[in-house]
Amino acid sequence: MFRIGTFVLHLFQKGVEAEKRAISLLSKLRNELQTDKPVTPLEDELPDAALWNQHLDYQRNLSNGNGEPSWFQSPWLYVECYMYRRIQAALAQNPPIDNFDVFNEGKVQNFFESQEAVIALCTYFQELLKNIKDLDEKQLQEELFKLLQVSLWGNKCDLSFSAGEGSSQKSSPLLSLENLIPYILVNDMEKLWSLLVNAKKRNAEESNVRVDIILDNAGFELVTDFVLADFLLSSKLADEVHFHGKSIPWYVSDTTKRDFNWTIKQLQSANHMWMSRCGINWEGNLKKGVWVYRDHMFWTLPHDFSSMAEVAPDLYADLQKSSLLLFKGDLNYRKLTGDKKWEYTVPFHQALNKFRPAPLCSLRTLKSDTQVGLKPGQGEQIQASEPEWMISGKYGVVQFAAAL
Ligand SMILES: O=P(O)(O)OC[C@@]1(O)O[C@H](CO)[C@@H](O)[C@@H]1O
Ligand SMILES: [Mn+2]
Repeated sequence: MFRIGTFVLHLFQKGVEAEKRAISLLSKLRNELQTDKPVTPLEDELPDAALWNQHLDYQRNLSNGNGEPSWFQSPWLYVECYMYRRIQAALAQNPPIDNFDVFNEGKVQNFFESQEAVIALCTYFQELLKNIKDLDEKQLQEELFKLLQVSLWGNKCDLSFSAGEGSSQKSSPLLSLENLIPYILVNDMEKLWSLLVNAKKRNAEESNVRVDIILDNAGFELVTDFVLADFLLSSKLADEVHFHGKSIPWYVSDTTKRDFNWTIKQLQSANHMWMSRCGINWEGNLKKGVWVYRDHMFWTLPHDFSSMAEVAPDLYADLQKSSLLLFKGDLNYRKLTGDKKWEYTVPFHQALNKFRPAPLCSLRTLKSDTQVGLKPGQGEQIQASEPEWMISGKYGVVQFAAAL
């Protein structure tokens, strides 16, 4: 008894010490950020540290003698990613809290606050599954378009954007789709449909049609991605879905492996028939290997995707095996386009800067000031009446680019 007591006390003390160390590293970080200090090399032993430090050298060369890269001077994408990586460093160096996800609470809350919308979506989907075999092509196309839009608007529910406030989905996502159509600035859903139908015909007997979803946020958005992925399999438009998540907590609400598994478990054990049916099916998909979860450190590096072939050739080669890559969310869009201030009318493929391992499509609500592929005058016209259009999350794109 005495021994157990001493052991518990020892563990508790270790935990308190680790917490203190983490808090002190985090306040150091806050101070550096607030006072525009130079970006410093990472000193931890995490596997990506060397790549980050190489990238710091690259940023130094970019600044071309105009001082050290620093919080207010360097590109936003770079320092923002660096901040999340430093948060990770503060925890990862401090067992027993090295696996602690500082954003977990917010993600869990978002999921529970979206309960009603999750129920509405799972119920709709299970009803759809009952007669999916009898749907003709036109009807299948309509359902695909609906679920693509649900997944697109699911991207409004992101915690880094709303500073953790009010980012859940309260009502049925299906009811408002019609009214939201005018807010889809680029709508390439028809192209996705023809790609999938043709891939299916081509691959009827031989190889697999694989769709990859490069995930964004946990919570309601993740459930919309699961439903879309299930539809792709159940409609036989695809044979396999590969999900790509983040290997460390990222941009507050991004999906990690733990969020991914937790969400499926929550659905499974929910006290609602259709929610739990979804959870059970999805767990089954993972067991059968028709759903695959992957993470790769590249997704949490500051690099834009045009450098993937060089920085993470293994990931690039893996994505080349896919028939279609669906990139969810705003941060992925920024990385697809290099986060540059492009003219609105620049073609998407140009902004991708040769990043096209496979046909790809971005499903993104606009929360940052990068947008390409618009019609002449389209951006300017919205700008005139809604100065916040690029950062409000009110507009979205379903933007497609064929493979090279
Ligand atoms: O990728 P997501 O979840 O759609 O959005 C991430 C985001 O909220 O984070 C950044 C602000 O910190 C912006 O790029 C973007 O608006
Ligand atoms: Mn996100």
